[in-house]
Amino acid sequence: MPTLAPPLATSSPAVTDTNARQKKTVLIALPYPLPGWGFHYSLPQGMALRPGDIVHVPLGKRVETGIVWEEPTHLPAPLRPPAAPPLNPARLRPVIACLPLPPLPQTLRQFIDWVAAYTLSPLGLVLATSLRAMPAKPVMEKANWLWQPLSFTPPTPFSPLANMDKHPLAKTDKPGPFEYSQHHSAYPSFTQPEPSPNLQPAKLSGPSVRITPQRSKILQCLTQAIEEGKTGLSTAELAEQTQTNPTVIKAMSKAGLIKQGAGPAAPLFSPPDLTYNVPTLSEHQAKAAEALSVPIRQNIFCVTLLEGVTGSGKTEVYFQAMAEALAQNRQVLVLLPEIALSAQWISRFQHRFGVTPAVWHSDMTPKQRRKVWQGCITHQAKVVVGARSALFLPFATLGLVVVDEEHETTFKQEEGFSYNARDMAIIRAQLSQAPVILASATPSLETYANIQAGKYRHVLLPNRHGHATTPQIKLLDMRQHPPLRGMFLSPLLTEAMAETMDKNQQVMLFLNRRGYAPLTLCRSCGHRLQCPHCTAWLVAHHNPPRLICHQCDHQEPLPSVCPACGADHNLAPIGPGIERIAEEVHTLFPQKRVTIMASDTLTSPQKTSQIVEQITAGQKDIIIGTQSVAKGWHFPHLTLVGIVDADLSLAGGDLRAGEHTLQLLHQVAGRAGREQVQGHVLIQSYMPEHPVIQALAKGDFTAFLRQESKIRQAGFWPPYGRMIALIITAETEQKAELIALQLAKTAPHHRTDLQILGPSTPVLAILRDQHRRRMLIRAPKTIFLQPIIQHWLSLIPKESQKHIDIDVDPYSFF
Ligand SMILES: Nc1ncnc2c1ncn2[C@@H]1O[C@H](COP(=O)(O)OP(=O)(O)OP(=O)(O)O)[C@@H](O)[C@H]1O
Ligand SMILES: [Zn+2]
Repeated sequence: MPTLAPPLATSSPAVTDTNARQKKTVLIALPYPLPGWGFHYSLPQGMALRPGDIVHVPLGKRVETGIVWEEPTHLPAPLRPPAAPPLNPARLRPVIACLPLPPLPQTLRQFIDWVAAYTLSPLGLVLATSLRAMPAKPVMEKANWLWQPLSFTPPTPFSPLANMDKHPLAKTDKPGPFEYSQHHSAYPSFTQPEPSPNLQPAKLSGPSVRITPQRSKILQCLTQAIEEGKTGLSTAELAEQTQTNPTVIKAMSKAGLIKQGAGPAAPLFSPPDLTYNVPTLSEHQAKAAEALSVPIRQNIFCVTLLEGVTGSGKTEVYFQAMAEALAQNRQVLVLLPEIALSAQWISRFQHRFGVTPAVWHSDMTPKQRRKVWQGCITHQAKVVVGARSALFLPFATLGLVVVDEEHETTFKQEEGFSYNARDMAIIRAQLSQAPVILASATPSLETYANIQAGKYRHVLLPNRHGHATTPQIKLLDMRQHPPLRGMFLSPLLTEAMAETMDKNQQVMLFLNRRGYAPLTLCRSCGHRLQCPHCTAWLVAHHNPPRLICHQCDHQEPLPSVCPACGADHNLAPIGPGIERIAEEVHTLFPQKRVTIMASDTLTSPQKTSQIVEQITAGQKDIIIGTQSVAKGWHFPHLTLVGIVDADLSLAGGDLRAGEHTLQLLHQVAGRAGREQVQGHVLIQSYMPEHPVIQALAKGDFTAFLRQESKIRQAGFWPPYGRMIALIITAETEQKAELIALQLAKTAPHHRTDLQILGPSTPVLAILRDQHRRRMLIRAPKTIFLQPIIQHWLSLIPKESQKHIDIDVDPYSFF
């Protein structure tokens, strides 16, 4: 086994001289969740390695792919991992080979260090996210077949690696990567592809071949192209330049006068055309675009919030900033909060830049992923748009990062290692010396606080684009205008819906709850249908009919008999989900065309675009949706938005409940009246005096943030303090209790500058059959909690440590 090697406190190059018989050692990071900061290996004589090189090393009996790593001395001292025990060079095993791939860029390696250290995750776990899509062999687009004169021989062999970094070991090393590759089918050597049989030039058919003037023109044209340094001309090019018919060209090939050979392979991604469709920006927009472009031209890191009311043209404005980065020949990364949004975003990008960007999300084939990965490292992918994990792509020259809808909670990843992609995007950009644009109509308090502190710049778009105005918002006090019995829509809302649809305009109803009813209750015995694996009610769905646990996705048929008392047909649905709202709407407006937008119906980007196209084309009258309808959609005929239950997410003790409710509802409201016709929003609430509902009605988001920031500042809550949650999960309640007790006993209670809360039993006491307990540790902003947590966890048994998940900057408290 290789020696575990967490880093030493001092800086060291990738390859170190050790005194033992001058054996050289090298630090290698492996994509597995192992403890420590990489493994040491010895370097075979004659092999030279650079940091970032991709290598094969032995691990146990297997051969693994790893990366030549450096000690993370660039990290702030409190985040640096503890020192490693001294290593014994005699026990080290040698690196097997260096692979013929460009090295992993330093900015990415340093980013991986950062994420691992900040989130207290194993380095290899974070690295694995980065390497998952690394192609085992370079992905190639098919070469173009070009016409060439018979005499032509290509000057250099065709190599798909031509665009990649020149590898120092390609010629010198023994066994060199290319030689090595011959023994391993995964790394074939690359030479000129064999022409396919039907493209082979015919044999010269003797002196009888006629050279007509047309044929002579073609030969001249090809010779000239070769003299100009081209590899040949395509049929279309040749036909156009010589004004001849393609059949003449084919006949010449048959007669053996010209041949076809491989030209350069097409690029993996076509470069965006910066001048393809440049919009005329309004004065405000132009000013904003210029403010965003200055740091891009200067290549300096800084964060700018692009705040603009919904429909103000934030996307158009940051497209302009992207064009600036592309003009500097640097790459752009755009993070979107949800894949569902990518379809509309991509078509806007195409409209502006004439090509499709590289796309990155969980719904891609392995081949598509490999292509994007390689496009990033070879700088062929100029623009990547994607979900959080796009942060871990190996950009060669990152020049701009855009985080659209920066306030979205979906940027916070909670599975695997938990990180906030917005925050990590800032680190990523900083390491690449690239500016960041955070775009939002409702910025997060985190971003607001950074602007107040003078750390971020602020660019504002105060108006909607063109003649569109912001929607008129009206509160419906449900105590005064209650719905009919068994219904959920106030008569005032349904009247407004009818009026809107009479004018051939569309209505959107928003309720952030999937399914038909969140709870099913037995009227005879009071039994509530609960998930057998979680502390959660089973949600009734009617389409298709079944009970679903929204926590663990457990499903079972809808019963007609109470499982507790056996009473027949006495189960009652309690409360509405969107399917129940759809049912009500169908009763009220049987002729109208209704569509549901929720994760149950927007199952793929294709399905999403289909629904979005129908809405945009005016083929739907009423759109009913969960939070999936809130984000960034632009539906030209939509003029009325009804919020079915504004109070829904205000309940529950979540620290950010108010902020998030306001952001979400403001986004939903922002879908109304985005073109000529004035938009209207009706908000149903049983507590219209609540500060969040008031702020929403007044549209004064900043006033709310100011107030909220005062409250959080006073209590040192984020973003004015730091917080880490420890989540204990165990198969039995006793075990969860035991570990909670161990944590409570060893907690750093002596530190008066910390606040330690718990252990407590969360609302979700059982999740997927695992019993849960939580602890929360808080500190002022000046204290890094990571080393404290690390020390704390080292005091409890190793076996218990495995049952603890660390959530740095938690968003969820359930
Ligand atoms: N300068 C412009 N020229 C032409 N069309 C524009 C311009 N600015 C904005 N638009 C159009 O106005 C609409 C709204 O713009 P956009 O979607 O960029 O706004 P946004 O601020 O990103 O909105 P939201 O926050 O609601 O997502 C879009 O259809 C966009 O194409
Ligand atoms: Zn469940």
